[in-house]
Amino acid sequence: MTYLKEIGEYVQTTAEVISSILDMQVIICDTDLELVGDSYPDFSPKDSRISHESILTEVMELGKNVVLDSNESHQGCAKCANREKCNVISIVGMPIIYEDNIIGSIGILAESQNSKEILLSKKEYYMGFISKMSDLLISKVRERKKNIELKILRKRLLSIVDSIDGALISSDGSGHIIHWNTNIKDFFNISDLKGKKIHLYDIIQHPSIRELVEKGIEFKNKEIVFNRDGKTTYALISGKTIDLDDYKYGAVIVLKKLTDVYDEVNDLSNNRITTNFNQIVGSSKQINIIKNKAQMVSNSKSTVLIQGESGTGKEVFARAIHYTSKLKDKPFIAINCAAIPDNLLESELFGYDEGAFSGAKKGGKIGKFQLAEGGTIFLDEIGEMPLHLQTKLLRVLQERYIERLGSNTSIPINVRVIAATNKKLEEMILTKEFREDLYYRLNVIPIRIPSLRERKEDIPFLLEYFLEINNKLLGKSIKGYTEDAMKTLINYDWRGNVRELQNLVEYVVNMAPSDYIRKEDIPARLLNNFRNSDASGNIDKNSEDAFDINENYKVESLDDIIKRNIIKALKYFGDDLAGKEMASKVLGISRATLYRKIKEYNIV
Ligand SMILES: Nc1ncnc2c1ncn2[C@@H]1O[C@H](COP(=O)(O)OP(=O)(O)OP(=O)(O)O)[C@@H](O)[C@H]1O
Repeated sequence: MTYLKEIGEYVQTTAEVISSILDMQVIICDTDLELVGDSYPDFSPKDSRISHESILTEVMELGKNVVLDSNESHQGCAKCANREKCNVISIVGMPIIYEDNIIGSIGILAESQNSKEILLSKKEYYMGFISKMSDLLISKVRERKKNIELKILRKRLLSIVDSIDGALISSDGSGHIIHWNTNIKDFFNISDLKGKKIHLYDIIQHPSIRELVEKGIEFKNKEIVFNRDGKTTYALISGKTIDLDDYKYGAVIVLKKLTDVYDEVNDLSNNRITTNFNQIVGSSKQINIIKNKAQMVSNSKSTVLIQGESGTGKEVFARAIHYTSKLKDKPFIAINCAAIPDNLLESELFGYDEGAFSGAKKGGKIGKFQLAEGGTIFLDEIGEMPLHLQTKLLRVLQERYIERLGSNTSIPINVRVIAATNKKLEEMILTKEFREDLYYRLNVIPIRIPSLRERKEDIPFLLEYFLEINNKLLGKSIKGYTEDAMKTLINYDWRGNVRELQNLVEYVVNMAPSDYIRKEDIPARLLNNFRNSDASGNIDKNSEDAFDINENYKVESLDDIIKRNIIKALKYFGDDLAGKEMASKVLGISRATLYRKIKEYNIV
């Protein structure tokens, strides 16, 4: 479609107007050589084309005015097939130029000697006049192009508006709703808005809306509650003004369901390490029994308490339970109760409102329970939870409501709880370190993961499994373990369980020089059974390389002894995460206590 054809009717009228003013015939053709406008009375644009040799074609080719003062002298006329029927004896032709492009040409035709004389004698005047008419055509083309651009822009905006995740409403400057996207059906009945003059205040009751409409104060992510058909929806709401040259033309409101926000956070965070039971390596009777049990309860909403030594795979089991359950597309949120200082744990779990305490973030913070909405919260190292929080957690589990710090609004929660600990909670109940009622509330489905020492037949499988992973990860192609190496590793006591084994394999794959991992590739501390214990756990007091727990102490203060031993353990195992983990094991204290002591004694 050429520019002139797009405004075809206007071109035809222009041709007729020029003709009636000048009292000459006028034709206007486009770059397809089609006549788009023609002042001849029986003009029909469908079957009219000008020839390639015509004057108006020449006008377009040259891009300048052409005057034909005699049809005798013109080559095109001589060749023209229409020559016999044509009465035109003189033409003044002008190109139509739009943004440096020739888009057509206008011709004034004289068919009698008299007209020819008038045309030629006044050709400057005629050209000036046609030039003005040509400008009109161009402005029409421009206008039409702008309209099309506006239409495309509008379409584009509508598609963007419809493709955003949240619900969007826009209003005019006085706050009356003029547009919305389909997502608003999550909050309002669309039929309530259609064809009616509705104000933002009528459907969103939040003080920020008034401030936005009346004062132009924008806001972001304020919490709001909607109640519709007996259902409560929690949402985040943001508002922006639409202004131009200091004048407010309206506002845009975006609403997002809190549950969608949580899902997004969950998707974006690294939490979606999906795990299934096939990824839990081991075929011992003990591991099979608990795998079956965990699989059976995965779809139940009941609380699970996973107990087992550190590194046995409690978190792996918790993930497998979640990701094989109906909740698998919902969040799995893990929180390590030992890794967060006591004073922050409550706000991490339940969130806080703006101004809840000094240092609280503007706008408050959502807690892990709310982030886990619809899914699973994994409370790792629950044995480290301070008593006052145990009381709060018990209430939350019983009432299924949370209250944020600094707020007295109850927020309902629908979250499955899986707790884990390497502590003997039953003993902690006796020493009053763990609430008995909370223990029973958590221990609805108990799962105890046996240590690696109790399922030695799993060790070869785990060794092979981690070898394969590390070969890939480190670009190695180690084929396996020599018999000697395998025997040593099976007989080792693996106090750090699967985690320790995993780290050991990574180490030996890095260091092994040959195709097979040999006994001599295994670190000396392991060969000497560095914990001075044999496979049955007996202490070897003569071991040279052993961690010294049998030293003859001079009289030292208790603090000094503790500090010295922590430094010694960290030196021995390293002060990275795995080292600290091992150090805490050997020292017989929890990781959290170790961290606390490191801080207390200023050990760097
Ligand atoms: N049966 C298993 N198969 C494969 N990998 C395992 C298995 N058990 C544990 N792991 C791996 O061992 C490491 C430790 O597991 P996990 O963190 O689940 O232990 P945990 O008992 O929760 O430890 P902690 O008490 O220290 O929190 C992880 O990298 C995990 O992937």
